[in-house]
Amino acid sequence: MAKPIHFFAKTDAYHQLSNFAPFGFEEGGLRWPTVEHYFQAQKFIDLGHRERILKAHSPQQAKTLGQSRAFPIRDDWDQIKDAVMKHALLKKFEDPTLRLLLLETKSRPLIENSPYDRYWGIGRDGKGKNVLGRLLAEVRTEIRNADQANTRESAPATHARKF
Ligand SMILES: Nc1nc(O)c(N)c(N[C@@H]2O[C@H](COP(=O)(O)O)[C@@H](O)[C@H]2O)n1
Repeated sequence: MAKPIHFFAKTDAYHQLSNFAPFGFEEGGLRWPTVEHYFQAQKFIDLGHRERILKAHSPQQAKTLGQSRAFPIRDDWDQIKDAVMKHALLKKFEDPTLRLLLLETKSRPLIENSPYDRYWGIGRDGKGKNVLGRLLAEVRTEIRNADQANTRESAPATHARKF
C-alpha cells in the first residue's frame, strides 16, 4: 500500500489539506475564509450566528463558535454533515494550485492526524474514522476523472473516419 500522508499541523507536508489552512472560496454570494468557517456556519439556522462564524478571525474561533450550543444546530445535522463537508472541499479544490497539490498525492491514503477528533480525524489512538481524509480522497478521484474526461474531449480523434 502507498505510504499514507498525515496532515494536521501547519508544519506538516500537505498542511494545505487541513480545513484550517487559509484557502477560502465563494459560496452563497459570500467569501468564506476557510473550509472550517463554512462548515461550522452551516450547522445553524440563526443568521446572526452564521454571520458571526463567517467573520471569525481564525478557523479556531470559527470552530469554537460552531461547537457552542448557545444556538441550536439543525435537526438533520448528523445526516447532512458529511455532504456539507464534501461540498466545501469541492469548492476549496476548485483552486488550480490546490488541485495540482491534491493530484500530486497520487493514490496515497490521506489521514487527518488530529489527536482531538475520532470522527473527522484518527484521534489520539490512531483508530478514528478519518472521514475528512476519506472525503479528500473522493474529491481527488473526482478531480482526476474530470481532468481525464477534459483531456479526452480536447484530444484529436485519431480514428475518425475521413469519409
Ligand atoms: N483544533 C483543530 N485544529 C486543526 O488544525 C484542525 N484541522 C481541526 N479539525 C477540524 O475540526 C472540525 C471539527 O468539526 P466538528 O464541529 O467536531 O464536527 C473539522 O473540520 C476538523 O477537520 N481541529
